[in-house]
Amino acid sequence: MGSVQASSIPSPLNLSVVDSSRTCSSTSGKPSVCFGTTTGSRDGYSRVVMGASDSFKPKIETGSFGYVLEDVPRLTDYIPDLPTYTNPLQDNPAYSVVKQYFVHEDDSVAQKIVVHKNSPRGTHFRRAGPRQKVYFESDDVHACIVTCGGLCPGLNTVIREIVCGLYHMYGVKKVLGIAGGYKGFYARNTITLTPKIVNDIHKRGGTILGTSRGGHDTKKIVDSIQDRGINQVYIIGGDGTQKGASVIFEEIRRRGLKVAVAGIPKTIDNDIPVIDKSFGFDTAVEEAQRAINAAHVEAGSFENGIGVVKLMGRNSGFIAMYATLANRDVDCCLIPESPFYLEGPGGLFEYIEKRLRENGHFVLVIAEGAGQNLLSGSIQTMGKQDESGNKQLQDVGLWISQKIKDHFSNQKKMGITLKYIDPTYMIRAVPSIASDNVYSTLLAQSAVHGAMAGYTGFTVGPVNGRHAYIPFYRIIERQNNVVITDRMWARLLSSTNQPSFLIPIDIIEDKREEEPPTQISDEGAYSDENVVKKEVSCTC
Ligand SMILES: Nc1ncnc2c1ncn2[C@@H]1O[C@H](COP(=O)(O)OP(=O)(O)OP(=O)(O)O)[C@@H](O)[C@H]1O
Ligand SMILES: O=P(O)(O)OC[C@H]1O[C@](O)(CO)[C@@H](O)[C@@H]1O
Ligand SMILES: [Mg+2]
Repeated sequence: MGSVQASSIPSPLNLSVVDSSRTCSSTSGKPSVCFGTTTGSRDGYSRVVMGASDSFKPKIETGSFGYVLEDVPRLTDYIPDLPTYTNPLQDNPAYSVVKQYFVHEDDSVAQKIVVHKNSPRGTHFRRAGPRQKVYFESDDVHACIVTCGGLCPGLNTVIREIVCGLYHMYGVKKVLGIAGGYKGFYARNTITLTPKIVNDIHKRGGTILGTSRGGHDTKKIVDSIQDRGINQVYIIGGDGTQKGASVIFEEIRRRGLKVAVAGIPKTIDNDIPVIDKSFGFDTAVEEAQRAINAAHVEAGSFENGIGVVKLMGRNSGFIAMYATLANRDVDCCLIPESPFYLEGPGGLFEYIEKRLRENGHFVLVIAEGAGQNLLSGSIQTMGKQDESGNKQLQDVGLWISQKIKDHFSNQKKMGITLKYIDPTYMIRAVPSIASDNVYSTLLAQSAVHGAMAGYTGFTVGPVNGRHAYIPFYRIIERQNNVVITDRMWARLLSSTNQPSFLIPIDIIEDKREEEPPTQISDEGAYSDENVVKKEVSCTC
């Protein structure tokens, strides 16, 4: 062994369990939480029999100075006596030279890094990365990968790096691609994935596996996982997909299967909470520049020229906000989180007219989910949902373009030339840029390390720049939105000089709603009876 054994690393944390569930001793010698009893197996799965009342409980450890660890499940939580194996990475020449390559069992990542002198240490997540001991032998791993929801630049990179990570780091040879999203588990053929097959897929947009919305049938999916003998499931998708992954994990745990479920967050909208940013986001912002530049050129070439660009962002306006901030030629950016109005003092029309008189042209960036309340009832998609149950939006770009034209021709008798550019699908169908490729690679590798180490029921992602394993319930409990009372939105307002469209009373109300939860209210989010608590005292 080239590196220190996990058991010989001195632990700064002295764990004691004060837990309402049974305590089992795990292979690491540390206490762990378990929920059932082991039975023999005929199909190669170790399994435990779960009682109907065995509902999932968040694993929360507390320690000194307000330290809270929101831990992720581990297979040993419900299959106590699983054997461990030495991580094959320690003999891998690429990694064995790296000192401290293995992550310490007690490493965790702080959710909040801006603190005051007397702040509690607050919420932490388990640090991602390779562990010295793994819970799978390379030859026994049978992994599968599925992509669900809308497209996003970098999907193929994540697929590629999961396959290559499993092959090259862990010697795993059996990796299946599930075709066409969740329904592919039970309705479509699978695709054998090897490093050769995925070699250059990161140069292409889309997903080589195909994707879909709807069709999540938990029982059929888990039956298929069980029937195929799959024991690692990598699920790449947005908020809906992670909800689906969470119920798949629950069902797997209920059946007591030795199957690790790892979520990789994918969303062009950046609407997944806790993580710093989703992969593909930077690519989308970059691609959006081309549309905004075109709108600016068009607008600038005509007297009273107006360029309107619609960008993606169903409920979260991050793409529009960052694309605007990056570009600097935008006069106004409208996002779902910031209400606006058209007519009267302080309204959009008044502002457009002012800018046209000053500059002779105007560029508007609008997120697809902005102003939906203003155009409700006017177009046929009213009340419609897609197959996943997402509300179908009306085309705000077309609507606002028409409104602007009507206003200036009917009421102002002012000649304008308006060009509407809709690059929505173009910004997510492109291959990912270099930085997103690197990011996607890290996500994929972190997911592989986590599954091999026996963690399950987690989504991987960077928290303040460090990759962490985040329990599903934290990822799916809310959406990430632009906070319009935060500095970033203020930066945008000062860059465009657009009106805020807010009256003071809105600002006060917004502040109350949008304030990020304090550590205390984070802790208070779960009732005591649902929480598995461990007390951790610092011996250092
Ligand atoms: N609450 C849920 N429970 C189980 N499955 C779900 C749930 N919500 C969505 N899904 C499933 O997850 C998959 C993807 O969901 P959805 O279409 O909402 O996309 P997404 O993952 O949110 O990605 P994006 O919105 O970024 O395109 C679908 O197959 C859908 O059936
Ligand atoms: O591919 P579809 O179903 O048209 O979905 C479009 C939606 O997908 C997203 O790209 C991701 O949720 C949204 O920005 C957009 O509203
Ligand atoms: Mg979604």
